[in-house]
Amino acid sequence: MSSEEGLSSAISDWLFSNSWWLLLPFIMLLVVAAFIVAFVLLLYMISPLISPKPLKLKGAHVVVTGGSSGIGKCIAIECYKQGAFITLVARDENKLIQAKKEVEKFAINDKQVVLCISVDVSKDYSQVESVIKQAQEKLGPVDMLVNCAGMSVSGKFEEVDVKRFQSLMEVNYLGSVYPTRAVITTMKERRMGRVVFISSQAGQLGLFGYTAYSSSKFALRGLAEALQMEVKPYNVYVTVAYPPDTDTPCLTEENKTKPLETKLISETSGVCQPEHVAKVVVRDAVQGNFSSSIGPDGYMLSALTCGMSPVTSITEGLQQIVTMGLFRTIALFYLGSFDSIIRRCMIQREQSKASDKRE
Ligand SMILES: NC(=O)C1=CN([C@@H]2O[C@H](COP(=O)(O)OP(=O)(O)OC[C@H]3O[C@@H](n4cnc5c(N)ncnc54)[C@H](OP(=O)(O)O)[C@@H]3O)[C@@H](O)[C@H]2O)C=CC1
Ligand SMILES: CCCCCCCCCCCCCCCC(=O)[C@@H](N)CO
Repeated sequence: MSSEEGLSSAISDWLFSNSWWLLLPFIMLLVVAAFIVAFVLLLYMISPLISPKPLKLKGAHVVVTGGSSGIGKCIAIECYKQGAFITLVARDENKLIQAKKEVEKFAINDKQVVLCISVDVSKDYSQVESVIKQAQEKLGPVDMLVNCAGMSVSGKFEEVDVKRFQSLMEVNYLGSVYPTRAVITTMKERRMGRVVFISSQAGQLGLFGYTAYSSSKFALRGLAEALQMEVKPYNVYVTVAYPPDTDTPCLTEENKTKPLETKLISETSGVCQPEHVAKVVVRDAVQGNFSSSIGPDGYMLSALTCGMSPVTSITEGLQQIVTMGLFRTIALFYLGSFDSIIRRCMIQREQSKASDKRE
């Protein structure tokens, strides 16, 4: 027997005669625990690096597209109440003038100004760029841009006019790209700024009746994530807001033709007041949070769909880690209930069709 063989048989004797390997699961558990502790410590260490400094709204120039109505108007008012200078952007001049008067009621000092610009944000980039330039000449560089101009179309996929898919993409997606493109260079140069995109809960989950709308709102998330990665080193922060149904002229109009299924599913997370949505969005944008959600369903949806989106606080990251599995479990129940809503609506429709035929 060579000395080599002796050594290996000694090792194998030791391995099999001792029951040290029974400890293996515990050792592995310890290693995993050590990793978790190290990871949490690391996150804590870098947390000051990832929490941006809040933006001061007093004296800041805030541009709100879609600022003449609904959520946009309330966002303008919320910023104005905190001392900002406002540029309202929308198409209809009369609505703009009316909104300007409403916003001005909330002045906190006599220097504040509300400027109105009539332009279609979705058509011609050079036009959008030139009006933003005009606004910057009058009120200074834009500190915060809120992309709120948008519209909704609902209906079953095959019933929505194909042209509507294009127009929704133009208004909701390109209408956010153009103003952002017009302000981002200056923001990067000044090493400060906030860009807000108003998506929707329907931009976090695809919903019956929203094939055209949901996709245009999902697009904003992709844009926001990519842009945030580019501009973070320049101290510019991007926020995507995901409001539920909100009591605005847009919702009233939408409800006239919305499929019953869409209505019933949307009711899950209730109807919000635009003033409340505005408060939450402005707070999150000022803090530089990437996601802005409203209500318990909004909170769960954002944690569940966080994917590879950036975190802006250690608590946000830890909450996502801890809640993900639980929220997915809850989501399965929601999905089950949506399926049953859709099935019930279908059966009801077929029954009423059959009874119509009989008559
Ligand atoms: N209400 C809701 O339930 C929810 C709404 N949202 C989103 O919030 C945003 C605002 O909605 P809401 O306040 O309800 O809608 P409103 O219809 O009340 O307001 C829309 C605003 O956008 C402007 N606008 C529309 N199209 C254009 C355009 N092409 N160029 C410039 N301005 C335009 C409108 O003015 P004008 O027509 O004069 O141009 C108006 O000021 C939308 O993006 C919507 O998708 C998200 C979740 C829920
Ligand atoms: C853990 C999982 C929780 C799941 C909760 C699911 C709740 C779904 C509600 C979807 C509501 C969509 C509202 C769209 C509003 C909108 O954008 C239009 N009104 C625009 O006009």
